[in-house]
Amino acid sequence: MKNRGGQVSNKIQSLGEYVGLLKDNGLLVETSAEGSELEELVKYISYNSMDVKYGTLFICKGTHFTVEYLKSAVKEGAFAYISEQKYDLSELKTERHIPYIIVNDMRKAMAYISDRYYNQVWKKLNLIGITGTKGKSTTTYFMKAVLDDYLKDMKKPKSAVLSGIDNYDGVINEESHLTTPETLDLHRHFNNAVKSDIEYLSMEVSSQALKYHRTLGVHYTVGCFLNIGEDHISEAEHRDFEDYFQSKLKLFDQCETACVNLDSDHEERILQEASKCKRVVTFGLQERADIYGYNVATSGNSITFQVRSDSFDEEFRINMPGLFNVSNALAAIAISYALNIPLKNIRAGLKKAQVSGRMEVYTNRSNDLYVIVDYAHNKMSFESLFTSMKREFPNKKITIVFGCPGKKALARRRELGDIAGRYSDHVFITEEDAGEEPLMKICEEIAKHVEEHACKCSIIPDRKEAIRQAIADADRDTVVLVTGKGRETRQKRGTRYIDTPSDVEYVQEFLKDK
Ligand SMILES: CC(=O)N[C@H]1[C@@H](OP(=O)(O)OP(=O)(O)OC[C@H]2O[C@@H](n3ccc(=O)[nH]c3=O)[C@H](O)[C@@H]2O)O[C@H](CO)[C@@H](O)[C@@H]1O[C@H](C)C(=O)N[C@@H](C)C(=O)N[C@H](CCC(=O)O)C(=O)O
Ligand SMILES: Nc1ncnc2c1ncn2[C@@H]1O[C@H](COP(=O)(O)OP(=O)(O)OP(=O)(O)O)[C@@H](O)[C@H]1O
Repeated sequence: MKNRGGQVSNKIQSLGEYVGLLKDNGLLVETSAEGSELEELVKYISYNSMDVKYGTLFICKGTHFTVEYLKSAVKEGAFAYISEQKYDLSELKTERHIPYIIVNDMRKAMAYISDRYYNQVWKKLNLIGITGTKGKSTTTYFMKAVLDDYLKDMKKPKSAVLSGIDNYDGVINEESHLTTPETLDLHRHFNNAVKSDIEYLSMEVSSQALKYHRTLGVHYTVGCFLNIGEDHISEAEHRDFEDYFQSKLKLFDQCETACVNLDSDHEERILQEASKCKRVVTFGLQERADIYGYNVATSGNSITFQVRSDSFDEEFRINMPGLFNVSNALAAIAISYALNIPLKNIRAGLKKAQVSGRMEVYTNRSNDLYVIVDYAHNKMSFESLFTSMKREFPNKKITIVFGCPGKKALARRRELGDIAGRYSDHVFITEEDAGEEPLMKICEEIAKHVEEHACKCSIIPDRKEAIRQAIADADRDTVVLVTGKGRETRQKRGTRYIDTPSDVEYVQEFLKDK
């Protein structure tokens, strides 16, 4: 097991070293840098003109990039730039020539550059990479809870986490806005973690990150594949399911041990790809799994289940509803088993684990009205959430509040409308990151599919008002689900993100009146 910690020194490299690195990896097209320019030291690297200092090597990338960003970066101290094309900087009238490095694939180039800039500091960490259509955040936080229980016993710093909920690396503790950070940020997090003597880092690896090489070159001690279902298919994401699936399978090119869920769709193909790894640990509710879960039982908001492996046969408990969370817990047990984490820490960690904005249960003062704030927002999670609710609350009616995002995963409007209509008694359709599409148009598209079922359907565009009404209308025989945003505190309107209270805050406010 890795046990590194200690000081990290960013070795300062010359521009020539980066040119050589790009050339060696077949990415260099041409460069204007020559002679002493190649010896200039790269003191900082940035792809954001608002984050530039003297001696910065500036990266020009992105669909929204404009030459104005580069000009601004040069004014702030950037001394050279990397790009897929040359830019005309003549109007800047700089005293010195600004060398360019032209590459044929900026996204791959960024991964190599970031890796070199931070001296492959990730090698000092035990990295856990988790991918899948659903359950990435939950499993990542289950892992954090297990690792932190173990590290507490060892009197060592808590583990780091990079997730769609938060990023924590020992230095930075922030709400995150991407599932997997952009390349330079990713390596900066690794660097901060090592500087903070952190030994373990669990992170979500999105299909977008894999497709666009955000994690290229990084090697995971354990990589985990949770499941695969149709999602993220749109112009801005993946062109089809195959592209989405293949992107996710890339994880196995970069891990030592693979943990694979035998209950996933396409499990044979996943296993076949996983066989490239040195070791494969399987998990699932099937006896042939290395980590085999059975005897699942619910009691209140807790779930207990038995797990058998070649070295133990033990009962585990999670204190979160949602039967699908057993699969996430089995994933965490499989990863912990691969990492040789003691059983007592796995059990204790899972018992304590809570995941922000996922299956958070709130009740009124008299404890007879349940409102669950959850993050379900695609077909797989809606199906698992409703089937689980029907089993966990067999005699209750279901009210749900949700919406769909603009210009993303367009099939969700039909799929979620249909599933919600099928299982609910009342559906409230509302705002959920409509972005650049008209909100009412999205709501009406969802409503069309809800109304195919015998279910009440209300469109209330204001999310706060939709949650208020759903709770106000609910009687004691109803469970209210508020899904899709968890504890997020912003809404995408147009191209901007507007700060808002979270669903949890709304729910707590309106439950006071019940
Ligand atoms: C707006 C947009 O579509 N951005 C996507 C795009 O980023 P990009 O490299 O083209 O950059 P950009 O956003 O166009 O920005 C242009 C550049 O100008 C710079 N800039 C900007 C303003 C300024 O004043 N100065 C300046 O220098 C910015 O720093 C940036 O470098 O290409 C990237 C390829 O990796 C995408 O990740 C990224 O997705 C945005 C951020 C996004 O929200 N993507 C979603 C779909 C995503 O990645 N989601 C996954 C989870 C989904 C899953 O499970 O697959 C995730 O990992 O979060
Ligand atoms: N293993 C699972 N199978 C099916 N649904 C799940 C599973 N785990 C969680 N869910 C549902 O999906 C929602 C999101 O869970 P989580 O945030 O853990 O997944 P994620 O993969 O990180 O999602 P996203 O990519 O949207 O951030 C949960 O709130 C729950 O409704």
